Amino acid sequence: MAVLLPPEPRVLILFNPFAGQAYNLKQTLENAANIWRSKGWDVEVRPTKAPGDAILQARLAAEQGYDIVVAAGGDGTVNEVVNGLVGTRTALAVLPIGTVNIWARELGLPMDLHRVANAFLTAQLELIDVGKAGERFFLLMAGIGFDGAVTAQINPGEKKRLGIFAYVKQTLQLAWNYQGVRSFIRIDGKRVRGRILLIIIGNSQLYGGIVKLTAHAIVNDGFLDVCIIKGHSMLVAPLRLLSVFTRRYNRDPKVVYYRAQQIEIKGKKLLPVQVDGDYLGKTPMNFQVVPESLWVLVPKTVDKSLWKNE
Ligand SMILES: Nc1ncnc2c1ncn2[C@@H]1O[C@H](COP(=O)(O)OP(=O)(O)OP(=O)(O)O)[C@@H](O)[C@H]1O
Repeated sequence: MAVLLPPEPRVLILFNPFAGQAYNLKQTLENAANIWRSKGWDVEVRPTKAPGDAILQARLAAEQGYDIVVAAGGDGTVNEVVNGLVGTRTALAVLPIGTVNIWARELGLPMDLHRVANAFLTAQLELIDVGKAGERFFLLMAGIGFDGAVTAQINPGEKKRLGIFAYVKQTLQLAWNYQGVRSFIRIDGKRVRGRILLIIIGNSQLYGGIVKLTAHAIVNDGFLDVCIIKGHSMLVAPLRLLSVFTRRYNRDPKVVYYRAQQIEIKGKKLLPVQVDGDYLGKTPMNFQVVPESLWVLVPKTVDKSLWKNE
């Protein structure tokens, strides 16, 4: 159920100076903050000092009673802020200055910071689920297998230079030799068999900022959506992806789709795992939904298919 913002909220903007577009957009970010200040919002801008710092700063802000913490960065910064805010009353917002900015796109926000700041002036607060991979919370998705391998090998310098094309390049390089792996998977207690190329566990719908791999995901339904692509070789993945894009989940025997609360993945071969676009580690790992655990600021124009009807 949507809740109105307090009239003059106390806001902390955590600015990641190493996010993809931070250098170019620093002044624009200040201008966006001024739009909020001009409406009486109490806004403070603070840079992050190192990877992981946004988790600590967001947690402290929640303890100090801030109404909103804004992740001014990409999805890595959003993920850190989420990890500081889960289970608190403080809400997450975003000013997209990263490379891909999936959460901002998922909310239907423009990529122009002035327009984002204006959209948030009339936004509402919503309570949503998050996912948990091992001990790490995630907002968007966890990717296991091929997807995790691509993320593990992304070079930060190359990501800065090439943007999203760094992922395209790495995907093409790895796809030639990547083989599906027999793994032990339990989804809400049910065993799933076969050779696994890729598993996406989605709390939300968008993948990579452009496609929907977990197209039926709802952010406040108490479940995670799981899309599994099976097979021997990534070279046939385009066929599988065609099934995903045309939503022929479960009609293509190599593309299976579940809605679940608990997912367990283990096996002889360890699979790389990414969460919200950043490499996390390797299986064995358990994944679970943490229902209604994060307040988020949501513009009025958001895609209604992300929410369950109340
Ligand atoms: N002060 C800092 N110094 C170095 N790295 C930092 C600092 N603050 C944050 N980081 C790290 O920068 C990394 C990249 O940030 P982020 O994901 O926000 O931007 P991006 O990679 O450009 O965007 P996207 O994830 O949308 O592609 C994160 O993993 C984060 O931990």
